[in-house]
Amino acid sequence: MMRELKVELGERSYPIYIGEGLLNDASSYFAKHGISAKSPLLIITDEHVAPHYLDALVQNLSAGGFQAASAVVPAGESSKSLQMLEGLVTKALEAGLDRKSAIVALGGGVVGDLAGYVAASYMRGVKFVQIPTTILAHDSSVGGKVAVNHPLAKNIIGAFHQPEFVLYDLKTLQSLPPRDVAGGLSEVVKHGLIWDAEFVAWCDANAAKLLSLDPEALGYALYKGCGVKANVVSQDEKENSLRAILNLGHTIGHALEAVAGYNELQHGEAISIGMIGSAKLGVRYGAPQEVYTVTKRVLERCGLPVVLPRHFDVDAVMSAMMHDKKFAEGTMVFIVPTAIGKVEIKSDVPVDWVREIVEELKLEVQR
Ligand SMILES: NC(=O)c1ccc[n+]([C@@H]2O[C@H](COP(=O)([O-])OP(=O)(O)OC[C@H]3O[C@@H](n4cnc5c(N)ncnc54)[C@H](O)[C@@H]3O)[C@@H](O)[C@H]2O)c1
Ligand SMILES: O=C(O)C(=O)C[C@@H](O)[C@H](O)[C@H](O)COP(=O)(O)O
Ligand SMILES: [Zn+2]
Repeated sequence: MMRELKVELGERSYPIYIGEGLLNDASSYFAKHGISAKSPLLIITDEHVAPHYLDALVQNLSAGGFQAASAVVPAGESSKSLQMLEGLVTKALEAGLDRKSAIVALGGGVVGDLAGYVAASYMRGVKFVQIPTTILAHDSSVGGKVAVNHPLAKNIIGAFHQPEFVLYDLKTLQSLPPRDVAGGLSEVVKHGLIWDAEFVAWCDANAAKLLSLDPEALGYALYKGCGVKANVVSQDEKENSLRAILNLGHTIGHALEAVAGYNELQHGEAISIGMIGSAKLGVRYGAPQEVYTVTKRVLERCGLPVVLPRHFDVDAVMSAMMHDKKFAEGTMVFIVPTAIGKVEIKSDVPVDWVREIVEELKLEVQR
């Protein structure tokens, strides 16, 4: 079954195609979306994804009349760096990419964010195609946030650059390692927690199926998650207001990733711990206790961490949080749940509350 969603952004609107085996037909999607066959493409992927899917994609595109060069980066968050960006621009120049060329991201969120930033900056912006291959990338491939990291702050060098289309072949998810399956479910659950209580209940009941990569459950969950994301982005592309809700759990989560040097906690894991922190904050602001208990239960069922490993230094986490992009005019801004499926954007969040919550996250019983 093929499902289709649309991100509605006027002349920058684009579809998200979700289905099994879509990569087998990649070149026809490229042709349908006006990607030039006269200018070379650059496929950016990573060392784990390339052995599974790169050759087949290059061959399919070549059979459809497209010339595609490729660049394979090391897997992992450390590839989201300015050094990697420079290397990829060199590759694009060597492969002869011009202003009509497109950059293609074949991979998870790391490849998507990195390739997207190459597309946004090469010759001041060329076309971009997202071919997500992780569960987490149902989030990162939609919405046009592209970036690389700075050692002090996550995603701090970036742009908004929307793709021409998103081609989500669910078959590619079958080769994901278990840790990345669980990691991706973090943002799936997030989309429920910010928007749709029924979907949270569904994730709670179907966590085991999702963890075992049941194709039907996955197809439904990713369609629902992409649907929430597309809806929010369509209303507020550049995060002037509503879009900030997609940042649930990220104020703490991004700080944890940076403090851990971008190599200990994966993004989804850090956001899971961050969402527990946000749930605790919600309860302090008066939300029912179930906001915390349900959030914790669903994330645990999805195989995600819900406590902060003991060696994290609270001062370092607090200082990394001050680089959060939502921090403005001297106040901390948090996305705070008021009920399951509902959040609000709170500014002036007391710093001592946040510190106490980070300390609590560390003290909880470690698995
Ligand atoms: N732009 C956005 O809106 C947005 C949204 C959410 C997350 N992100 C970013 O996404 C990144 C995390 O994404 P991620 O979790 O996909 O990480 P990732 O891209 O590092 O992928 C996770 C791991 O899975 C491997 N992999 C990918 N696809 C595979 C496949 N089909 N089979 C086997 N292995 C595969 C990768 O090589 C990597 O080792 C973070 O940098 C985060 O900041 C961005
Ligand atoms: O698309 C958004 O907006 C999000 O906040 C989605 C997040 O899951 C994602 O991690 C995003 O990259 C975070 O954005 P940032 O602006 O906080 O860096
Ligand atoms: Zn995220």
